[in-house]
Amino acid sequence: MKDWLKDLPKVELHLHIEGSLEPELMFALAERNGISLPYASVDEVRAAYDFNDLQSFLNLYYQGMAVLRTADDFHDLAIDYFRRAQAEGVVHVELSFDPQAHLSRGIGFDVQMEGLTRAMRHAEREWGLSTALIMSFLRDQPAEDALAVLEQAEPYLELIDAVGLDSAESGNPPSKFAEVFARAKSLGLPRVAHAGEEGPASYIREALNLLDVCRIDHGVRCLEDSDLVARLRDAQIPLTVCPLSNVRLKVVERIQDHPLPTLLEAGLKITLNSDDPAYFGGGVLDNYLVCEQAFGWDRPTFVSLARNAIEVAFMEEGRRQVLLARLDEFPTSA
Ligand SMILES: Nc1ncnc2[nH]cnc12
Ligand SMILES: [Zn+2]
Repeated sequence: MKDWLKDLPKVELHLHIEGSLEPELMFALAERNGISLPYASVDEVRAAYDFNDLQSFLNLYYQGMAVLRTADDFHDLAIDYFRRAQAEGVVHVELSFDPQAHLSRGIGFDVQMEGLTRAMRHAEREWGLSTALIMSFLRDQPAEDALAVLEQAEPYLELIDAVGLDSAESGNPPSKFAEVFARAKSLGLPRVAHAGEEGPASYIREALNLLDVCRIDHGVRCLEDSDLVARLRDAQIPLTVCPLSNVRLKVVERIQDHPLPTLLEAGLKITLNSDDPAYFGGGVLDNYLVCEQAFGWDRPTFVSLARNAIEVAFMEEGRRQVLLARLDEFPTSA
């Protein structure tokens, strides 16, 4: 099954590129930029990745990304991830990035965009990996800051496929960003948002009603509101679920307790993703594998999850049809 899952053409819709920073690269970039790290070794970094909740992770996530300073750093970060992703059978990656987390450190928007888009072009050329870029706003920062970033992004809109909303969820409801997302919509940008990861089901409702999002990142807490589940099912709103992340951030205690089987039984449009693979113990393939081990899903179930992701990805229609055809031909008998 492992080889079969590896070969299955998989699409990643929920990936924070800063969360793909492996400790080895963190050390290499720290050295390149003359930055000293609060860790003596790669093993010490990994040992620190023991989280109680989303905030305890975010503290290390923002600390770790301080090694990213130049366009080459952003490029190398993304290339490092694309190389691993394509080797585990990922055929399309939608990477989100947090411009405010870099602007606040004095790293220009142009620097971030140059590095990331150069890596995206390289991935397409070198590995035939298609990519899309999601610019995320930090919900624990003022909405005015998000509006200012959106303004700064205007010369780059051709290169940005969607906007998102991430960082500390509790106490930062989607309603705070209604104006920002309305502006993004007026600029023709599709919208996604983290909701119902640590925050309540009502945040998912707000994201749909006030931000007009086409996908919900995480969304696992929708199960606390049966009317919302019915709405998500009827409209087939995709949820980008990240099982390993939910375990590591203690959204669920154990993978066996994860609501994924219930979400599937409810008829929701579910996709499997990695979120922050360097921090949560694995990429897309590992997330598929852990579900296979915990839930014993069969091959057609994994094919339908992979198909969901292709169907709702920000990709050219021609590319979508090619990938759907590949999936249709993919063998499902053992
Ligand atoms: N899982 C997550 N939730 C919210 N914000 C994030 N930023 C990076 N990873 C995140
Ligand atoms: Zn996320």
